[in-house]
Amino acid sequence: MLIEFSRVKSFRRLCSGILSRYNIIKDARKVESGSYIVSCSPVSVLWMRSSDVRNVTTSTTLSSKVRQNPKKRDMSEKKLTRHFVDQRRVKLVAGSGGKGSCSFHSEPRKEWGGPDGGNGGDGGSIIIKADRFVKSLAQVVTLYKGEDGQSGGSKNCYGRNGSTTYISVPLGTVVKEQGKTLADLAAHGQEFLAVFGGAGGKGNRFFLSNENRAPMTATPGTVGQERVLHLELRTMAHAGLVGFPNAGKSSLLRAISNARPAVAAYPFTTLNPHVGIVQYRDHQQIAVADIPGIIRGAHLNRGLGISFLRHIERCRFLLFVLDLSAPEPWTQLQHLRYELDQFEPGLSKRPQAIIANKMDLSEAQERLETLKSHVTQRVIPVSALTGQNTEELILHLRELYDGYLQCGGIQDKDIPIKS
Ligand SMILES: Nc1nc2c(ncn2[C@@H]2O[C@H](COP(=O)(O)OP(=O)(O)OP(=O)(O)O)[C@@H](O)[C@H]2O)c(=O)[nH]1
Ligand SMILES: [Mg+2]
Repeated sequence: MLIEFSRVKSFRRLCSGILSRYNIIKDARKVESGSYIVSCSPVSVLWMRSSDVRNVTTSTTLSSKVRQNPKKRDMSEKKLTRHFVDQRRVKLVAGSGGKGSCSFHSEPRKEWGGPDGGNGGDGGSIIIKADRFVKSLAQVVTLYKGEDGQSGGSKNCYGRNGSTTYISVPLGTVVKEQGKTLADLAAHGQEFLAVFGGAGGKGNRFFLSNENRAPMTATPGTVGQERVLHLELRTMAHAGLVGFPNAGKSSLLRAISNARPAVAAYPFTTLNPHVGIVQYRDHQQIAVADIPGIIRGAHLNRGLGISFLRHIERCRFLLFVLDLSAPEPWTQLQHLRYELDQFEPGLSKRPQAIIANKMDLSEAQERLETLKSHVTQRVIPVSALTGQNTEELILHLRELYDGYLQCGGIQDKDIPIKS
């Protein structure tokens, strides 16, 4: 009997165990990505733990889901929200310039050596810089204060300039001020000089002239620029789970990714978007966002309103999650598309997949056939609760992603931003 082990660790545990000691394992062959194909007697299968054996290993996340510690408590919605921040309002105050100095040179036999007060240093500016290693705006704080320039000194000493403060943000961050877009940081290392530091003051040496050989004037530095900016991630995730409340979006994200959004049997359990990463054997990662439920009239700000339609706008492809425990699931699809198009015409035309969830329920099979006759696109039946057929969804997600890459995709810049 041939069995594939998805994880090397499972295989090692098996080899060191009783099965290898009694020669129950006959042969082991290593295949790509560190998996092993083992031939052994059918009896030995009974000895193995079910979590060790998987026939298809598209994603490591599924096996990790099975292995998760049941005693570990889920994080609250509030705590989960802190992990992914996709917009921030920041106040930036650049450093002020240092004061110019007023002093006169004096030494033995040279009592009137003239003015020697140095200039103050310039205040530090604040620059917003795109960094590909930063994944969310969670580490961006609400207030940044630039370093002040140092004051000038006697003996023509100039004050030191305040150093520049850098704020690292993820690629695709849009900088806005009062709804107006100022910058779109799409490439690694791209910078936006947000606020200028104040100029340093002049020392009295600067004012020396033929008319005035002993100037007493020294100016203070100017204050740094101050601004309130809004940072927003243009793209939130590759795929967005779109559906009515209770359709099972959060359950589905838990089933296919490493994310752990809260799941409950009442509507509007999810109040903020969560992003999970679906991992593939070739180390490709696809980000999937669980977006709070949409209801009819969402484009008129009903339910959780427009802000969540905006999150959908920032996903490159859409996964419509339909609840097959409801009598006519195809009407959900029509309503969802209507809401999306009302918010932004053409939004529902993005590359998409239709997911028929809750297939473990008895009435779902019949409804699935009717649903298929109502829609032209491919319908993927799954059960987020039991994990049934989630592998087809994971593979289809990859197809969507590869298609997106091949045709150049919707470039980040093509996704319109609403102010
Ligand atoms: N039988 C069955 N129940 C499911 C399935 N998926 C989800 N549920 C249940 O449906 C209820 C709602 O699931 P959630 O994942 O919280 O739904 P949601 O779409 O995230 O809901 P909101 O966050 O309110 O928008 C929970 O009681 C789940 O246990 C499924 O495949 N089968
Ligand atoms: Mg939810």
